[in-house]
Amino acid sequence: MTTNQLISEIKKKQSFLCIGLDVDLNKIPEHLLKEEDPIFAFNKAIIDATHHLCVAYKPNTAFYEAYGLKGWKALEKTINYLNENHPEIFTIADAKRGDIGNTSTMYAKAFFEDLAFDSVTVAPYMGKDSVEPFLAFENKHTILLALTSNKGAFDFQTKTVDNQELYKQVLETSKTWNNSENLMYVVGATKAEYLADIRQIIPDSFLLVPGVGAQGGNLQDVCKYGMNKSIGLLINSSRGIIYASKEDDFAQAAAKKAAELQQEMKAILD
Ligand SMILES: O=C(O)c1cc(=O)[nH]c(=O)n1[C@@H]1O[C@H](COP(=O)(O)O)[C@@H](O)[C@H]1O
Repeated sequence: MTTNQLISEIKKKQSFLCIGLDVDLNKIPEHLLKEEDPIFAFNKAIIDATHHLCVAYKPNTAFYEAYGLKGWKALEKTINYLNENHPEIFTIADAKRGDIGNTSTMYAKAFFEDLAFDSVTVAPYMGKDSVEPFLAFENKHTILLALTSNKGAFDFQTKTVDNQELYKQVLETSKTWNNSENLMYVVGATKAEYLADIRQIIPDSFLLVPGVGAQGGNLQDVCKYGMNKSIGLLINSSRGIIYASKEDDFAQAAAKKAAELQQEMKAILD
């Protein structure tokens, strides 16, 4: 999917919501555990109830890898279901990969070719040659961790190296890489006050912003400092939406939570 297609979908739906499909079998309604594939059954119900309210879905691969082969099959069924039924929706494999070049190429093939996701999250720690293999894929997007939502972000990312915070160096340097137009960046919603500085360095890039909902990030602040002329934001909520209820009405409850965020977004876009 191109960035322009994503922007037009945002405008059409009046939403820049990304729903995180972080499926934990301990948290899903008990009746689904009798299904042949409880993870996919849960995702399908959530997608069917929420697809008109969001522009992206983000399965975090950890929640699938944790269940071995069954989990990976559920991930494959989920991305196939999305691509077949909702090709206009942007898909993010939240896998936080990155390795020496030839290994990164295989990660990129796994998520862009085998599983046909539109994007994958990548860690910048190993530098240019670990990220460029992902950037080489046309119309696919590499979402680089810049300033993450967790406390540990302050361990390295905000430390000053050569008179500049490390996360700013990640932003500046990555702009010079081959095919950098395929880059997006992760900035945690819990770090909204940093977004004004971030926008000075990357005014046009899309940002994936997790941390609204369960982690306490604030949507209004994120938009105030982070929105650009093409909106430029994908705001993710996972637990706050998908686990709104553990009862039979779980999908409707998720849709209600998603609709609340979408309405807030619509008001901001108006
Ligand atoms: O890359 C991410 O998506 C990510 C980066 C970050 O800085 N913080 C963060 O929470 N995430 C992911 O975003 C999702 C947040 O989930 P909730 O806190 O349940 O909304 C999880 O899948 C996290 O792994």
